[in-house]
Amino acid sequence: MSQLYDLSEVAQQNGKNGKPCWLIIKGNVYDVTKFLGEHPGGGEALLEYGGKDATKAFKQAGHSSDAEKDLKNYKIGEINSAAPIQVQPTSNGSAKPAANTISGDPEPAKKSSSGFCCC
Ligand code: HEM
Repeated sequence: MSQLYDLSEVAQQNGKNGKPCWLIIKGNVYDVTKFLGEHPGGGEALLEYGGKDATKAFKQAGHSSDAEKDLKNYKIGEINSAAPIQVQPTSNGSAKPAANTISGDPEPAKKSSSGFCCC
């Protein structure tokens, strides 16, 4: 039901250059753009966490249960925790030739044990 956002998407809404100011608190995404001028703790405190996870800061500020309830007024969605971490499989391909070169090394050692080659 809830709109899902990627971390990178939220990071762009940092309240700078006329952009909206979004925050993440406990996995939820909040648009506090209209709250900047009303926040009792000041707009700066919110802007500092624009586009970022403000869960710890929100807790540390010792907000009341009223403030907790207030959160829902600004909620616009949740963080998409299922967002894939991009892993490129290309490194697998380069691993094989490297292993082959190492396995060809032991042969020269056998030749030196013959004793006839150098006189
Ligand atoms: C959507 C997010 C937030 C909401 C709805 C919110 C709401 C409130 C409310 C209602 C108060 C008044 C006191 C209270 O009832 O606890 C308050 C105070 C305060 N808030 Fe927030 N807040 C939010 C985010 C933050 C963040 C991210 C910080 C980070 C530093 C912060 C820092 C503070 C501080 C320092 C005060 C105390 C101000 C004072 O007593 O002088 N708040 N906030």
